[in-house]
Amino acid sequence: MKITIIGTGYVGLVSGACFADVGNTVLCLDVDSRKIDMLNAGEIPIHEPGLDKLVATNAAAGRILFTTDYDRAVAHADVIFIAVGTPPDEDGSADLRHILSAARSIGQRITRPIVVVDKSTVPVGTADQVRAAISEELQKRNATTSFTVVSNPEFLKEGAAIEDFMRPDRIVVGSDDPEATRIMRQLYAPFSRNHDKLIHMDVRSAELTKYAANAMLATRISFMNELANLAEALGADIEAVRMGIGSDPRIGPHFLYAGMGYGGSCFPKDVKALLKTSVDHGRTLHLLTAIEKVNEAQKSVLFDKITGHFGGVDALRGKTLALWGLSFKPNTDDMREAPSLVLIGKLIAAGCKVRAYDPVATSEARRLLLQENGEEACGRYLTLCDSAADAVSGADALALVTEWKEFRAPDFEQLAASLAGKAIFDGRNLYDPALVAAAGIAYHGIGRRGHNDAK
Ligand SMILES: NC(=O)c1ccc[n+]([C@@H]2O[C@H](COP(=O)([O-])OP(=O)(O)OC[C@H]3O[C@@H](n4cnc5c(N)ncnc54)[C@H](O)[C@@H]3O)[C@@H](O)[C@H]2O)c1
Ligand SMILES: O=c1ccn([C@@H]2O[C@H](COP(=O)(O)OP(=O)(O)O[C@H]3O[C@H](CO)[C@@H](O)[C@H](O)[C@H]3O)[C@@H](O)[C@H]2O)c(=O)[nH]1
Repeated sequence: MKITIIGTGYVGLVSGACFADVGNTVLCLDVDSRKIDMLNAGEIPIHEPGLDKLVATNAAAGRILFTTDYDRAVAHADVIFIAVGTPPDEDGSADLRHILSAARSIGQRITRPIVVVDKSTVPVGTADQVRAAISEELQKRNATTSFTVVSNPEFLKEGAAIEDFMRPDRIVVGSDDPEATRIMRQLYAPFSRNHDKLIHMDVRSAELTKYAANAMLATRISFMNELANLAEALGADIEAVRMGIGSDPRIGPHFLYAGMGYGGSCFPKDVKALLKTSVDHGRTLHLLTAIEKVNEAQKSVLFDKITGHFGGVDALRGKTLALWGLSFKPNTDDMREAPSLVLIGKLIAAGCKVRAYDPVATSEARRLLLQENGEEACGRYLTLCDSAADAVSGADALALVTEWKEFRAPDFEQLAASLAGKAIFDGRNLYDPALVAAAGIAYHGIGRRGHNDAK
């Protein structure tokens, strides 16, 4: 099939590459010419494991192409996916500017029947707005071309995006048109071979399903974070509790990790957007208010532990903290809503020097940290290091912020020798407190028992 994907970000590029890999001819369009130039030069603008190879193979076979030219992109396809960003507006609602602009661009150009598929995460009712925007453009040029708007929300996770797309748990298709549904089934058949993964429903339910999934996952995380803080006060260990409850199949072991609060480009904005929708419809989802509040507070928990250890915020002045991990989660360079930004901002404001290392997110982190904290403060307090070992050298303590694989099993004896101050603040509960303590390092986890065990 001939497919056009509008928006070549994390979702658009991964979807495009995966659709191409099963034999479709995919044209990816973006308004960001820098991205398209990079892709045409064989470079991948984002870090996503396996994506470089997948794009290169399919580009070499002529199955994936890149353009900024809307005329070419709309003429190319029978099916057009919209995968542009839907960032939060000031009031928390999803900003539909990019979606509606893409819809108008389609409406200005279609000359034959097509299916327009909304893959971006959008509030219920957006498909109606997309339909109206396209119709308006058609009317302006007295055209009567038929088209259908389908909702097909995406559930991939960054860092595992290709695997998630190639072997999805489910494929949600919201469509009120049998022919469009048939085309969607055909398109997704290669990803749904052994079991039918496609769940067909009406458009509004599909739009809501995406927010419901992210809100449910965010709920689990905030629940565990709040419970972790209670466990700590009670002398219990949240890791033991996690295993104890996760083995109940009704609860399940996934997405139960306490940490520094959820970040990323999806949960924070989608929880906000669903909350706003509920308020607008007079059905406030009170749970979501609490989930968001807990998450905001959780982003400061590690900073509070650090100040507690050193004897107050003032005691941080002149200290040096090593920080491992900057991206909001491992295996991505995405820094959107990364908890590291909050922690570093607070440390810098307290006059604490930060030596940070991340395997891939350093340059995006530098850009955002400069933007948020200013050149002067960053110049004085922030060093972005080339290795994990470099970051800890001579530091007064180490904070583990993102659980990249390379941080999983450090040599704690060596770490103790490198660190001037013997303390680890484990924002992901990655380490065994007993192992850390055995090396003479004080351990501070999230809701862990056995912290502060060092001599
Ligand atoms: N990132 C994820 O893991 C993920 C997963 C599932 C769903 N989603 C949803 O998918 C959507 C896209 O997310 P993303 O992370 O890929 O975003 P992104 O910011 O990485 O990419 C969006 C791209 O759209 C382009 N764009 C904006 N306006 C455009 C226009 N009018 N025409 C053409 N291109 C345009 C931007 O230049 C950008 O390259 C969002 O709604 C998001 O909530 C994201
Ligand atoms: O037990 C857990 C699991 C995750 N997190 C945090 O939650 C955030 C989100 O993690 P994850 O869901 O793995 O990453 P995303 O790439 O943001 O993926 C989410 O958001 C996407 C965009 O909507 C959806 O498509 C995915 O299904 C959904 O998992 C990160 O900050 C994680 O550190 C925890 O704190 N504890």
